[in-house]
Order: sequence, then structure tokens, then C-alpha cells
Amino acid sequence: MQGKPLADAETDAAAAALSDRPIAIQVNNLDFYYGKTHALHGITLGFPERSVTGMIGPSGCGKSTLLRVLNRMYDLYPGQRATGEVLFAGQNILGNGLDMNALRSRVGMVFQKPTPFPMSIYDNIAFGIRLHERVSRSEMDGRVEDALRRVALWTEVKDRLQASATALSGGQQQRLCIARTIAVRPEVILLDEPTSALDPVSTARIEELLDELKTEFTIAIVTHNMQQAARCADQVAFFYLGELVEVDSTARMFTAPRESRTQDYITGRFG
Ligand SMILES: Nc1ncnc2c1ncn2[C@@H]1O[C@H](COP(=O)(O)OP(=O)(O)OP(=O)(O)O)[C@@H](O)[C@H]1O
Repeated sequence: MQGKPLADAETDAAAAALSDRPIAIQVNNLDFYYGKTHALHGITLGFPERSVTGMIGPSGCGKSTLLRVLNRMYDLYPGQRATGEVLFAGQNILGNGLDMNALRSRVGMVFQKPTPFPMSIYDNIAFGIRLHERVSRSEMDGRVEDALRRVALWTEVKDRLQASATALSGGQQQRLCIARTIAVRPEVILLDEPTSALDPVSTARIEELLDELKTEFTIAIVTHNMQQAARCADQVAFFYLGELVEVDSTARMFTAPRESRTQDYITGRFG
């Protein structure tokens, strides 16, 4: 009997490896409302541990909304509410009585535009650590250096740690924001179009960085860039009009999506 073509076998192996991983965050039957606007409809999606989930879909389909549910960012805005279940660390994080600071230290977020605080490079990183932990000065120095090394920024900034972070280039600022996020040792990192404001070289550096970070963190990234999803993600979820159309390993999504809407989107027929 003839075997499957190699490419198919590899695709199947990648999908199987992903499905064997424990799930870091499991979203079940999630609905989300901005006042009367029903933005997400019955989303069920698992984020496998230590892997990258790419979230794609046309503008307004609900990608950012889902990301904002995963660390309850929406809580900061009146009139926004979620129903369903988001299981993280053995708990439904949509429930009452949750320690939001603790949640956000475990599920960190990086935004589209780099958002360094108007303070020194050093303090940008130390600030988040101080919010959650008491550490000595020497330990803090070590944590700051470690975070900056992890994002390959240390050699560029080690001689000007006390300079303002706002003087860094856009790409450096975004790496600083990622350093700030990982410095508090989260389990999950959410990134909302983290490279859309960056040049191709800075984008490539962030993509390389994600590849390293996923050995330690669970990553969810919203992107409009199909090549970026194909390069960075282990699994890809395609959203359309507030619904999850399909989710699969990246290789399968880009070679053999099950739904024609996915096929149309990834081949650029709409969106
Ligand atoms: N603050 C808000 N108030 C009311 N409706 C909102 C608000 N933010 C988003 N929406 C609506 O919710 C839906 C999902 O928006 P969301 O920003 O999650 O989409 P998206 O897929 O991330 O889009 P984009 O790719 O353009 O960032 C859209 O219909 C949008 O108009």
C-alpha cells in the first residue's frame, strides 16, 4: 500500500504533537457584549501550552475582543460583559472575586502600538515587578538584565538604562514592552498585532523572539499578516463576524482548510 505523501505526514505529525499538549487556557461557549453589541458568539477554543496560537480574520471579527477577555481587560470598561467559561489554572476566570492584579501578572498583554511608560528603561521593567513582588536592589538589577537579554535588547541599552524609554526606536520600544511583560514571569502572553507599527527588520526580530519565548510561555497573537501567522503560529484560529470558523494546526490551515470562508480569507479573496 502506498503511504501518504511526506508533506501530509509532516502536517499530521505537527497536528498530533499540538493536540498532545496540555491546554493552558480553555475557552468554552464564550459570548461577549459591548452594551447591546453582541461581538463574540459561542467561542470554544483551547490554547495549548508553550505554543503560539495565531488569531486571524477580517477587521471587526472579534480577535482583539477575545484577547481582552483572556485577562479580563474588558472589566475596566463599564457595559462590557462576557458569558460562558474561560478556564485558566483550574478556575473560571469569568467568575466573581478574582484577584485581577494576580490574573494580569499571569496573563500578560502587549499592545499594537509600543506603550513604554514615560520613565527610564530600567524603571519600565522594574515597575511591573515591584507591583507584584518585593525584591532587593541586586535581585532587581538581575531581573531587569535578564528580561532585556531575553528580548535581545541588553547590548543595545545596557549603557543607558537610566535614559528615557520613549527615546528608543519603535522596534526597541516594542521589545522593551515584551521584556516588561515577561519580567513578571507570566504563564501566558497575549499580543495584539505587536508588529503592525514596526518596520520589516524589527518585525523579524520580534518574530524570532516569539519562537524562543514559546519554549517557556503560552502565546496568543492577533495578526492581519498571513505570512506572520504562517511563520510564527503552531495553530491558527480563523474568526468571522464574531464566530470562530475553524481552528487547526498552522500547516493544515494554510494547506487544507476545511471551510471555504477560511480558504477565501487566507488566499486574499476578502478581508
Ligand atoms: N468599545 C467598543 N464598543 C462597541 N463595540 C465595539 C467596541 N470595540 C469593538 N467593538 C465591536 O466589536 C466587534 C469586534 O471588534 P474587535 O476590535 O474585537 O475586532 P478585531 O477582529 O480585533 O478587528 P481589527 O482587526 O480591526 O482590530 C466589532 O463589531 C466592533 O465594532
